[in-house]
Amino acid sequence: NAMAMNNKPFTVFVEGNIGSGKTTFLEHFRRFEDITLLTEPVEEWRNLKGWNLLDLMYKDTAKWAMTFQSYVSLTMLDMHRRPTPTPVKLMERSLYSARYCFVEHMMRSGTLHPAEFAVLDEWFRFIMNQIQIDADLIVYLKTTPAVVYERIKKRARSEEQCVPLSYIEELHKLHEDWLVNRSHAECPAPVLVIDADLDLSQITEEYKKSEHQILRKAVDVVMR
Ligand SMILES: Cc1cc2cn([C@H]3C[C@H](O)[C@@H](CO)O3)c(=O)nc2[nH]1
Repeated sequence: NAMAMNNKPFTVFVEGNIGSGKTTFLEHFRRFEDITLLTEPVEEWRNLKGWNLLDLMYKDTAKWAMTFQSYVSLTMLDMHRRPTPTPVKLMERSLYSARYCFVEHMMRSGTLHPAEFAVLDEWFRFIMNQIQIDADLIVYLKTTPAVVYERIKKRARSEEQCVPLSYIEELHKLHEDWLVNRSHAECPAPVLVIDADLDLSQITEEYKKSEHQILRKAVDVVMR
């Protein structure tokens, strides 16, 4: 099949703020056997040899941001590099959102020391130069900070309960800069914006719209 020729799957990054419904969106595609789903390895961040790095990071961000973000980047790189047996690969977040949203925020807010930021940025640049990590499409689950803030409270993931609305607002602005204002030329993939403020009952229609776009584009790429 076409995969054998260029053995690079049609790669989609699913991006969005905390609580924007990325996992729910990915699960919507579980039924397609031609799509490999790679959800965010949060469980690895919650238990690395017994250490809950996510909890440590939220409890003392200045002390643990570097450790946490460098491990997140390692797990994301592992996902980017994972061989994909299907023509389409959907990934939850990416090394781009790691660098442009989370690491960027931690640098601007001073919870990452400039020297720590410089090291993380060198790793990011090295990886981008050495390894072709590109998306064919980015699906941006666009939300309003107040909406996802309520969802985070409802979801009640223990480590996130002390996340302030201001953090969510900052992350929102950084996602908008990257995916709407296109402030980073290094990641030129087209962006499909989904209104992810919609609640679960209405959002399936939105997902169906993206399903059509993803599968149609995927067919184009695979049949190329
Ligand atoms: C790429 C990337 C994902 C990611 C998630 N997180 C946090 C936000 C959520 O509380 C949790 C799961 O997404 O991890 C982070 O601090 N830094 C990150 N970087």
